[in-house]
Amino acid sequence: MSAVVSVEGVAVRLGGRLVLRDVDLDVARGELVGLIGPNGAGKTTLLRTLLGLLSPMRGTVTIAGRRARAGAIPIGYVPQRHEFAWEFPISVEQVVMTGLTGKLGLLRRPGVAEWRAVDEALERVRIADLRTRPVGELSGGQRQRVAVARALAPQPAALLLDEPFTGLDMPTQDLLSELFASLAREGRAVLMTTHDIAGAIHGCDRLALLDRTIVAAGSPQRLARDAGLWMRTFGVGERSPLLRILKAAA
Ligand SMILES: Nc1ncnc2c1ncn2[C@@H]1O[C@H](COP(=O)(O)OP(=O)(O)OP(=O)(O)O)[C@@H](O)[C@H]1O
Repeated sequence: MSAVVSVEGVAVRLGGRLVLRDVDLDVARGELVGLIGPNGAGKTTLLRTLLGLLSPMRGTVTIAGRRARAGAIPIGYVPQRHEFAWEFPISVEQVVMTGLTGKLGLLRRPGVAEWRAVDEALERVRIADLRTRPVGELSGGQRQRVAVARALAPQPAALLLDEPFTGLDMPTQDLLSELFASLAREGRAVLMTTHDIAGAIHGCDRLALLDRTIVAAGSPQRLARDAGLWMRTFGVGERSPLLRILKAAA
């Protein structure tokens, strides 16, 4: 399998602290990988490094064979919900179009091909009927669908999702997790952070456990059999509900 996302020996320092060290991680074409770890483990920092928004002090990050650099390679990114400026007075379709601005250049007007890409992205998250609504009027779940459509519009080879299910109702979670699995099957490399461990074990092809470095990676079922690994990584005891989740999945 060819790696679309490749991280080798990466260390990242923020505010004078070493937040990530010796991180190695590959995500291949066709793979949906869950990035799991406790609060503060460095998951968002790793995604921001993949996007080229943070520079590693050591190691290399390549996306589709090229060095990660902000804006250089189309890479779909769905940030945590609060990071979006939802109060901006523009419509759903205009927000999704901003996902193509990098490809388009700031000065060119969108053409037929771009509007078709926006249509397709809106259809995939089933909100074509909301296209002319101001984003500020949407519910949390509808906004998350807009964020996913925006990331999909440029048809990126890699998709990075930061806690995409937080605050969503079950039908929306189901729709999006089905969508992420089919995007992987179509040949994209998908990397998703989540605190929904049961969902990740069920839905991901592979899991990577992060706690400032990758402490384990492999098939969800294999990792679920090692309860000690999860207890150490999350700092929980034998009575934690986490162990019941692992037992059910192993
Ligand atoms: N700009 C910054 N300056 C200094 N430290 C930072 C900065 N951003 C993040 N950190 C620190 O880096 C560590 C990793 O943060 P990060 O947000 O990557 O964790 P996370 O695994 O995504 O956490 P969560 O599950 O809570 O979202 C934390 O200790 C955090 O305080």
